[in-house]
Amino acid sequence: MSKPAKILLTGATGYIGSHAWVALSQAGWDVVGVDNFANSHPAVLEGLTRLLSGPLMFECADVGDAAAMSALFARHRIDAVMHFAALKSVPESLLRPLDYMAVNVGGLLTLTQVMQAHNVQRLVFSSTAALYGASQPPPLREDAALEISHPYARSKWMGERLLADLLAAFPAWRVATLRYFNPAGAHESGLIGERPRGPADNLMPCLGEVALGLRPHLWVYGRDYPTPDGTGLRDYLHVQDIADGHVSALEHLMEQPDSFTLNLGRGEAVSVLQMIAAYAQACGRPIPYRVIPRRAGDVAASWADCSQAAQRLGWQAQRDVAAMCRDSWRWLSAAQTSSALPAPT
Ligand SMILES: NC(=O)c1ccc[n+]([C@@H]2O[C@H](COP(=O)([O-])OP(=O)(O)OC[C@H]3O[C@@H](n4cnc5c(N)ncnc54)[C@H](O)[C@@H]3O)[C@@H](O)[C@H]2O)c1
Ligand SMILES: O=c1ccn([C@@H]2O[C@H](COP(=O)(O)OP(=O)(O)O[C@H]3O[C@H](CO)[C@H](O)[C@H](O)[C@H]3O)[C@@H](O)[C@H]2O)c(=O)[nH]1
Repeated sequence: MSKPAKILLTGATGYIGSHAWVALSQAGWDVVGVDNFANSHPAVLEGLTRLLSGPLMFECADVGDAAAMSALFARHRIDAVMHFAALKSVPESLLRPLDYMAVNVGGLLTLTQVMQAHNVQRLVFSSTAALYGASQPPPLREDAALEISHPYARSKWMGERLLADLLAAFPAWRVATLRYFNPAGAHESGLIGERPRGPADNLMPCLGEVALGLRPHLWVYGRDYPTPDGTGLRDYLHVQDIADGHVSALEHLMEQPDSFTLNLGRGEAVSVLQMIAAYAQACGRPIPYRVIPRRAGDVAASWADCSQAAQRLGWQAQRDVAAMCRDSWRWLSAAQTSSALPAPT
């Protein structure tokens, strides 16, 4: 396969984008990263430089800034785009719905308009398993009915619809939409990982903060679900596996006249109590927890049917929950002692 000169990676210093940058580079692609640091830190570039041992092509810009994006496309010969830049917090989206629409839908609209103007028609888009509701039993296939219950999910659903309309009008475009289940872990090197600007609300970063002594205990949101131990079941997926899935999707798009929507997950249901035990094992410390009532909007169980990604892309997750906890802990304990990054909230 003749590889394209350059991939534009938006949200490149974010949690998943930074891991995709490494996976793309290691697979032989040239990467131009763009981010406005709305939810990441310039220090991520230091970790990436060490990992990739060379200068990075990076531009600080807002994906919704059409002039800046157009100038970027004019400066670089971009062949395809991986679009991670977005706002991603469900509770925050309830408080800032207009911002979520502006960044997640408006940013995608601007990006695709600029791509069209520069004749770039290959796109990998980050969607989410948060589009699937609670009414269907897992494992969830891509054709499961969607239940949009908050502005974050709505913004991703609108992104998917925008891309479907674009594909209908311009059949030369090729779009891979990837719906991830629960990203977890960090790069095995310990040099990059998750470090958002706001307070952590997902399970694994909260576990890490308890292990670091930054929280006295983990709040377990409900132990009365109809699940084996009463806590919520999720499909946790190592962030490096997600990154590898993106590389596979991109390679497929460049080779085949194909557009698709695929789940990225492991297909394994893991409970909150099982995650607590796995994290305690990884960090060698007890993880105290207290059970409180269910968190509004949580479903009892969500895990993927991953057979389509395996068939279409030949992709399958390689890393288990123990590896996710080990790598999360390696990253957090190293970052905690490093002055390069601000302390977690
Ligand atoms: N982490 C998850 O749980 C999860 C699950 C499913 C889907 N996703 C999706 O995956 C993508 C990446 O998520 P993540 O976990 O890496 O999030 P993240 O917040 O760590 O990364 C997103 C990056 O985009 C940047 N960004 C935000 N607005 C921007 C703008 N207007 N212009 C330029 N850059 C901007 C942020 O600074 C950040 O670095 C997002 O689209 C998210 O919705 C995430
Ligand atoms: O402090 C915590 C945090 C989480 N949980 C529980 O841990 C499980 C996982 O919760 P997360 O917040 O880590 O993840 P969610 O499944 O709620 O949602 C995440 O994964 C979804 C994909 O399925 C979407 O992408 C969404 O945006 C993203 O936050 C849930 O049962 C939740 O109740 C706790 O008990 N205590």
